[in-house]
Amino acid sequence: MWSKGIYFVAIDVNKPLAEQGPFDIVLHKLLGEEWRDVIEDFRQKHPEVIVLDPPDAIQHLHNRQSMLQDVVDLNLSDCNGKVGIPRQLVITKDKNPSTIPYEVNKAGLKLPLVAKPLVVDGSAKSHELFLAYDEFSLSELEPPLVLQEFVNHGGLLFKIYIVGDSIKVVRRFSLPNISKRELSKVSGVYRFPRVSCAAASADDADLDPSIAEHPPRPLLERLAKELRHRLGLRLFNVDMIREYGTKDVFYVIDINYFPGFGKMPDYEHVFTDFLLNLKQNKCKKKLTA
Ligand SMILES: O=P(O)(O)O[C@@H]1[C@@H](OP(=O)(O)O)[C@H](OP(=O)(O)O)[C@H](O)[C@H](OP(=O)(O)O)[C@H]1OP(=O)(O)O
Ligand SMILES: Nc1ncnc2c1ncn2[C@@H]1O[C@H](COP(=O)(O)OP(=O)(O)O)[C@@H](O)[C@H]1O
Ligand SMILES: [Mg+2]
Ligand SMILES: [Mg+2]
Repeated sequence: MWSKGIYFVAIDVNKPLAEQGPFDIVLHKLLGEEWRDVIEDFRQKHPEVIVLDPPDAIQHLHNRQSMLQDVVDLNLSDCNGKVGIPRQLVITKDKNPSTIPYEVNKAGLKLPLVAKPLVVDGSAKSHELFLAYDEFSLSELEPPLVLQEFVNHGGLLFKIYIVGDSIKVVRRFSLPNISKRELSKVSGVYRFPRVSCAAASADDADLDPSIAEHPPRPLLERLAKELRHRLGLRLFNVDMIREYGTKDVFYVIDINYFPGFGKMPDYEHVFTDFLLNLKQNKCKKKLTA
């Protein structure tokens, strides 16, 4: 990155942040109270440094209920499509797992369901998901959980990468549709691995255009703008699916803070331009202040 005048320095978490650098921008993805305090303290004492992003805003994405709340609150009209979230139910830690079938029925959730650990903490376990074909088998799972209706989407997922103002979409293979026939024949809960990580990019495959067509650009731009603003974050990605058989009904199922941007096309340019712009804007603000 020398050619663009950017020099990346790895932070040593065992040394005070203020003694390292000086930094123009601090990028971070560590979790935990201790690190949060370090970053907050540094932000307050060094307003001249751009810290990406605020720990509290990042924390919001570490819970699968709160991460999707801002999507629920959005009202995207006139954007060539609709964006919502699948119907879901949170099963808290204090709930006895044997009451889950009752809770599912009471909430009127339709099978099959995806069961996801409520908390996302970067561990493999927090990405351990289950597909439930009947509500009784859900009693085998360990709360806290989010139970989400499985939405047929033709086995294809859109990863929408947001880096500041830039938006890039990548297609990935996902879970195949579940037919009514399959649902009536199968029961039980099935663990599935970290699909999005294992799945190859679907961009080069020969795909059905009605499934693979990218979400409309105006919709993505509004979604990205609103989420950037509401979440208060500049580096994240959104997993979005198109409801099978529709042209423009989309669901956001996951939002990840600072994901592996290496899988985003042209990431080197996008990322370096983003950093340079941040720095330039900060300098401009300083001059006009
Ligand atoms: O490891 P990668 O490059 O696949 O990136 C992970 C992301 O995968 P993706 O590229 O979006 O499919 C991954 O996204 P998913 O939750 O799998 O959709 C997470 O962002 C993950 O971070 P964490 O474990 O939640 O802290 C990301 O992990 P780290 O980048 O933190 O290792
Ligand atoms: N409601 C859903 N309907 C259909 N498929 C889903 C749903 N939720 C998750 N999936 C599938 O499971 C994968 C992992 O779920 P996700 O919520 O993205 O968790 P993670 O944070 O572990 O990536 C998704 O990429 C998608 O393939
Ligand atoms: Mg995901
Ligand atoms: Mg995720």
